Amino acid sequence: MLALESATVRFGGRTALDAVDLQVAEHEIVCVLGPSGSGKSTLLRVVAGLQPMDGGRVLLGGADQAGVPVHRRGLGLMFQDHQLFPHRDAGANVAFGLRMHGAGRAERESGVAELLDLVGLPGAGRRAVAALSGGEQQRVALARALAPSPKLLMLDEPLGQLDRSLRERLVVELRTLFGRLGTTVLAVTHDQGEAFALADRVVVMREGRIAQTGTPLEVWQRPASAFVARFLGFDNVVDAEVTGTVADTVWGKVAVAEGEWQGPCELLVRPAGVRIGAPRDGLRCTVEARTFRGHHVSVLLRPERGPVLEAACALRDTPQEGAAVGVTFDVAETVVLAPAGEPSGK
Ligand SMILES: Nc1ncnc2c1ncn2[C@@H]1O[C@H](COP(=O)(O)OP(=O)(O)OP(=O)(O)O)[C@@H](O)[C@H]1O
Repeated sequence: MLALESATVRFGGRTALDAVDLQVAEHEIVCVLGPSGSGKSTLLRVVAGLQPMDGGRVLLGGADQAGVPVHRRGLGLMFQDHQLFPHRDAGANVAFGLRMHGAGRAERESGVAELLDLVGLPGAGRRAVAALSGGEQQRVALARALAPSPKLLMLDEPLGQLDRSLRERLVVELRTLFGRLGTTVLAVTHDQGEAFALADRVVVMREGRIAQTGTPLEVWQRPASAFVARFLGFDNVVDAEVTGTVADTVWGKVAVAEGEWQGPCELLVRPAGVRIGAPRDGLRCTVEARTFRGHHVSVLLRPERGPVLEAACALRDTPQEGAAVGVTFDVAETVVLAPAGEPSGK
């Protein structure tokens, strides 16, 4: 459906997109994630035709889009800088999306009602945009973007302004809706929870390049680098030297799975794999802090040597602050992070 080939954009001396290759298949939902300034919005703008490229190609359905203006690309856009018309009602905003598609008046009226139903706002056509809640406005914006039955729907921080509980609910609704309609989606977000809940595939960007791409589960289970691991919020990363199934680290020897990358690298131990036991068992640590996280308690441990460690504990197993404990590591939760540019062992 969509292919970017070596897409490159420079702003002065800065390379915002550095020869990016990306494909989105029909009916696929792809979420682009990354820290601020990593090039996410630039990528979306290039596909939309809002940002000229310094090199590379954008193909939609196999057709090169060079010289094709934004309104002729058959895209649905829900961008932060394409907000709703505040002085028109919800229906008129959605009708705008249909008019862009060349629909006649009668077709527009039935289309508006249908689209508002679809996004969970039945009968809201006459409501003033200014009188709608943030979540309702997002739904109207979505209905407007879906109105022309776009080949590809592009979303920029679709739920960015909303509070967490509403976002969590809407993201599930969106995924269901896109699945039902068979919509192909390219979305950009800096919220990994949102991306992981919405996407069939996530693309993690770093400084204008793709750092990793895979299903949410693949990326979560096997971050490709320390950058991706840290971006996902995993901070238990340490230098290591792997020989066979043992990683030598400042925390001691840590078991790793067979077939991992060998030699100097970094090692991630997910908090769920940090086992807390009696002080004489394993690496000696002191409990520095405990944070209640709902389903578990996050325990911050200061080891006798090396960087701090986070452990995820069940409520009833949580040690007291200041307690001396011993730590061992669960091989199922360790991930060898091969050096940049090297394929990981697995
Ligand atoms: N119009 C512009 N002129 C100059 N530099 C720009 C312009 N647009 C983006 N940049 C630069 O290009 C880089 C990538 O920007 P981009 O907006 O694509 O990042 P982003 O990942 O979307 O960030 P954010 O999450 O903060 O929106 C940044 O270094 C940014 O400063």
